[in-house]
Amino acid sequence: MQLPPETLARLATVGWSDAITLPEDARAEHVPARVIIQHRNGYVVHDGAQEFTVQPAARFLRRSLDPVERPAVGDFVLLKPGKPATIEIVLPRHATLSRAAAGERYQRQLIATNVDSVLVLMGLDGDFNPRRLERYLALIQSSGAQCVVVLTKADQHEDLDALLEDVLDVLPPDIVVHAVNAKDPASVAVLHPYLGPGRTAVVVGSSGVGKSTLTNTLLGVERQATKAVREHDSRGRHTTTFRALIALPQGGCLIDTPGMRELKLTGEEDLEAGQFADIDALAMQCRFGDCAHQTEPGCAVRAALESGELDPERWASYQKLRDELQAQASSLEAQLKRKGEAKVANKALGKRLNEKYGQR
Ligand SMILES: Nc1nc2c(ncn2[C@@H]2O[C@H](COP(=O)(O)OP(=O)(O)OP(=O)(O)O)[C@@H](O)[C@H]2O)c(=O)[nH]1
Ligand SMILES: [Zn+2]
Repeated sequence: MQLPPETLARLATVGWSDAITLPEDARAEHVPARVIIQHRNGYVVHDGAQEFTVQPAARFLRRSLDPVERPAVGDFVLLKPGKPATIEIVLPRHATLSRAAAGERYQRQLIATNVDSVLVLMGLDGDFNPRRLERYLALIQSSGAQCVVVLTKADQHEDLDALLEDVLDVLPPDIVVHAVNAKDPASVAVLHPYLGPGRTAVVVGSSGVGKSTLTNTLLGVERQATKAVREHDSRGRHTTTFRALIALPQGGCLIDTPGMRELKLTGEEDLEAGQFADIDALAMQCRFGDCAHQTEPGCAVRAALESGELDPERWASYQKLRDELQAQASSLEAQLKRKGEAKVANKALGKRLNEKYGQR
């Protein structure tokens, strides 16, 4: 079975490409679409013209089924029409981003599928952290997606060439690195090759690194349009409004989900999700997303220590464990440190906070 050209053109705006093949059991009545949101008991798909809610076929709900075989964000699926329509077939994936599920050590959790490139954003400011970069790389390298390192805030860095050279030195040779000013359309044009028709990219990186700014510059719209709403979700940390799939003027699309943005590997995140979830919950209430719980104003951890809500011994053992994990520093970080790049990583927190919150 073949899809009509107009259907293919429509689907290209949600990332459909030649890499997607229809299985033999595809029928003419099937409606092809892409999964853009996964809910607890349903999915939202986009067919290139509109988005709508669908349900998975019963076989996807069987408990014996490996969760990896269930439809996931990014999947191209064939729907059986109905009210609501039903996902009958998940088309073969050409890339699979997954991570260890929090708490359950040996479970894999799908983050997204059929992603062509992962733009890993890291700021050339206080955000610069080679260790985090290495963890992102580890996660992406087994996925089938291309990893593209995007160093943002290049306009704010004086010694760019030296820094770039050192970054390139420690990265595997197949990793592309671009330094950009996320606010400048001419500067981010170097990323267009990853964003053409039929291509899907995701943008990951820590809060404040410039994900929204880059997205808006690519879209050619004012920051206002997506940033007007400062959403305080329960974690009180994220300022980005939820949009799952963004069709870009370059022809391709961005998948942008909270789960994607928070792409995390193992390490202290697991620690926080598990036995120290209470401490993590406290830290989420700190005024600043990257609070070090030392002298920052509005620190919920220190407040809890002072009020007795948090046991100082528990806090101490958490810190000890966290430090141990951090001590397993990657060779990448060690190498960069030797080159004196630690200076960049340790740049005054104050500067970062100013950049992030000063103008708001
Ligand atoms: N000078 C300069 N500023 C930038 C650049 N990229 C981002 N910024 C600024 O950094 C701040 C944070 O950028 P955002 O785009 O909101 O960061 P984000 O990654 O979307 O943050 P979250 O929504 O919290 O995840 C804003 O004030 C931007 O204007 C850059 O390349 N150069
Ligand atoms: Zn704090």
